Amino acid sequence: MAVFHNFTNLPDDARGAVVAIGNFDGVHLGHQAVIRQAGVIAEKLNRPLAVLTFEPHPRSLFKPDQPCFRLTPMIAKAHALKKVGVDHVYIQDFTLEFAKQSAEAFVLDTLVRDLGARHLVIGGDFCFGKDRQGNAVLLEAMGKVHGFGVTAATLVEDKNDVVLSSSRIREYLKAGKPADAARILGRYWEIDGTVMHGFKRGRTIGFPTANLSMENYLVPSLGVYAVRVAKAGVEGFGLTHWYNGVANIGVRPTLNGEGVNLEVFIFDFDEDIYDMDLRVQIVEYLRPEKKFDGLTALTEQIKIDSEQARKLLLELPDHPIDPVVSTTDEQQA
Ligand SMILES: Cc1cc2nc3c(=O)[nH]c(=O)nc-3n(C[C@H](O)[C@H](O)[C@H](O)COP(=O)(O)O)c2cc1C
Ligand SMILES: Nc1ncnc2c1ncn2[C@@H]1O[C@H](COP(=O)(O)OP(=O)(O)O)[C@@H](O)[C@H]1O
Repeated sequence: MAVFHNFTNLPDDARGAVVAIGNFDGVHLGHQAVIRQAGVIAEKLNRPLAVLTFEPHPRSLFKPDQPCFRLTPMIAKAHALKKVGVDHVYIQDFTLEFAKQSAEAFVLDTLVRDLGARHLVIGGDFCFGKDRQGNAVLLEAMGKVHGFGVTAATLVEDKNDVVLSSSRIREYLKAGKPADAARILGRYWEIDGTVMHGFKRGRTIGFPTANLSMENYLVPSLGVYAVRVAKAGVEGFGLTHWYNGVANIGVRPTLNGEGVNLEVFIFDFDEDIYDMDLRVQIVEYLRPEKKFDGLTALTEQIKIDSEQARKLLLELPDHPIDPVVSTTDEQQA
């Protein structure tokens, strides 16, 4: 899969794709359905399958003061898109200048001139351009003139007719319901990060914890989670061994910590993993973060947390996620 940040001079084989357009934060089952639909068209037309996405996320440009809400920072999003079979990812730098372009200018300059898009696929409610004037109707009219096709994909709903959305996943994670979030994502929510040095107190209480920054992620309900952990290898995270563990996501009030970190104790594991890249899957929520009366009380509680997480993870079935929609339910293009 190739990633393009600048597409004014794209090589010929990266042009003329079937392009799914959207923010796709989380690459959840609804996004995957839209992209798969684009994939079916790409196959029919014998063209590459591409995704056009915007960075930073438009919401963070328009509301810079709000806390991070991302489910997948760009690299994690690219990993997930690759898994869905995307050939090219076009990342449009989302600046104020770009945002104030008219919808027509975006179609002409970016989609037609730069990408030479053959066919566009958008979620049915997708709007774009200054004052959100661009939509499927405008694209269809312009496509007739400029020679591209347009498909407005139907939004995927769960069994209760509720549309799958990144916001719903965020709400579940903020409410301490990672299993419900996973059922919309189609996988556990994952935090990727590089192991940082902390204050080296974990090892003194028998629970060394690998510390990851949460700065590029939505902050979920602060507390303790049963997790699975993989080390990045040459194949990315694809073929690595998954370890079970227990993690605290929080500010460590007992030790007057600052800033939200994820700190994971990996079971039956004793390696120096500083500076390594880890992926942590958030499996289940165990309890809220608390301020304890000192390290002894904290240590006693971590023992209990560890036992609870071990038991829960050992009992986890092989295919623990029962997705809210079946991936074969998708409508055909
Ligand atoms: C399972 C688990 C649960 C934890 N729960 C809390 C907690 O509720 N409150 C708290 O202040 N620290 C808690 N911690 C401690 C911190 O997350 C961190 O591990 C500790 O401050 C060690 O810091 P260090 O990495 O800087 O040495 C927990 C740690 C683990 C592994
Ligand atoms: N079972 C384990 N789980 C997590 N980290 C471990 C484990 N065993 C060894 N380590 C190592 O110990 C480090 C954490 O020790 P800790 O005393 O908590 O220091 P720090 O405050 O720097 O995180 C990890 O970054 C990792 O390199």
